[in-house]
Amino acid sequence: MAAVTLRRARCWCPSLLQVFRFPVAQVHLGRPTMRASQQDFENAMNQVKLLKQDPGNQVKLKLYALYKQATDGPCNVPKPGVFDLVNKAKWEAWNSLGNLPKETARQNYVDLVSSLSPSSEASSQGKRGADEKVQESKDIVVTSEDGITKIMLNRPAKKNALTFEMYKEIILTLKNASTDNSAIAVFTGAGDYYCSGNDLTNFTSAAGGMEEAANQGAVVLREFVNSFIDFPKPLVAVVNGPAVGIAVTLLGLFDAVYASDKATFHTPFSHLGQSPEACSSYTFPKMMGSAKATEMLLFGKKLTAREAWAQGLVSEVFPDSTFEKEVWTRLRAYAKLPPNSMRISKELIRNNEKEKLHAVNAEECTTLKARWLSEECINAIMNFVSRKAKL
Ligand SMILES: CCCCC/C=C/CC(=O)SCCNC(=O)CCNC(=O)[C@H](O)C(C)(C)COP(=O)(O)OP(=O)(O)OC[C@H]1O[C@@H](n2cnc3c(N)ncnc32)[C@H](O)[C@@H]1OP(=O)(O)O
Repeated sequence: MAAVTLRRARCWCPSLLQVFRFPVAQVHLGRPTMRASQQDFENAMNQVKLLKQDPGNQVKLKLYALYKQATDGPCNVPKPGVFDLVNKAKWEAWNSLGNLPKETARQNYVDLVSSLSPSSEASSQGKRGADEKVQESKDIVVTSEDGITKIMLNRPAKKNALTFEMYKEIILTLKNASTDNSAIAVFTGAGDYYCSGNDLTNFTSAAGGMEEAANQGAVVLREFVNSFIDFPKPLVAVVNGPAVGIAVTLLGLFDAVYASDKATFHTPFSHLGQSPEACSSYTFPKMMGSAKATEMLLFGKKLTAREAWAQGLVSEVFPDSTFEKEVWTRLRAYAKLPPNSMRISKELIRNNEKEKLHAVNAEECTTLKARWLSEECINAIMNFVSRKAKL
């Protein structure tokens, strides 16, 4: 009979599913069988603890499932409740292995760990090192040149999804940019995406549970959107690739939006059990009429750059091949215009509806807080985390 002593291993990543603290060590399963011996299995468990790089949540889930299958056999414990996000994801991963024999699970565990072993780590670190020379490590890179404060979302491996920290950094960045020497501020994205919206793991990785995360999320979101409503200088988006969720809705608060013809605009709120934010429940119907806004905000219709231009969401579309050159040349020229004049003109335009925008923002945040705690939303996020669904 197997004598199993479990203890918790520290995991690599403080973000999503810190949760996945793997049960490791002292497993005595009796005689080794088949290809991977008990010793191989134990070595693999120790190797997991030595990994320096977070292998990612999908791999962690897989490791957890294989470990359980190898030690306990097929999953026959009750499915955790819908609010127990982490244990539910773990249960689903384990349960998905069905009747996979223990020995095969053990072999698969050993194989998987060996693919993450220091030698493969070293080679991938080599690649990362080369990237780091070109890219800075921060998720938001702010530069100031030619009268332009450029705010680049710099998390290309995650399609520039916005973490809680990034929201907070952007609030501070806009505060600084509102009083710096630049004439205009410009947002853009690093890599192939402009931004894939809210990082869907923001809520699953929160230490204080969903309710606490929803409360905090609503406070941060409200302040974040306020900082766009109140930004005093011309605010421009250089949309270099696909934009999703809040990266799209915020555009209604920008003064100009330039898009590559490779960009797309997608607000899958209903798919995610959520509701619109960033004042889009007001700006989108006003901009494009309620029928078109409904297609985007309720039905999640994805627009091409040209369609977004036709709806008034985008100022101009450029061929991707000349996008960067054309747009930045133009922005450098705009940044030479008299800054006070641009500020005052923006103030005149914005003041007509500032109060309304603040009220809409407050209401959207209250609504979203409740949505984040709904079963529809929790299921959608867990589906993404466990990769059953992709938009
Ligand atoms: C303060 C709180 C405020 C909250 C405000 C609320 C806002 C609402 C929204 O923004 S709703 C929109 C949320 N976004 C999404 O639903 C997008 C989810 N992502 C996807 O569907 C896909 O990743 C994709 C279509 C953007 C890209 O697909 P593709 O196949 O090209 O690439 P991958 O899926 O392999 O992505 C590469 C890695 O990036 C991770 N990732 C991408 N987007 C997100 C995201 N929004 N949240 C978390 N992680 C994201 C993805 O998981 C991959 O990571 P991995 O390599 O570790 O697996």
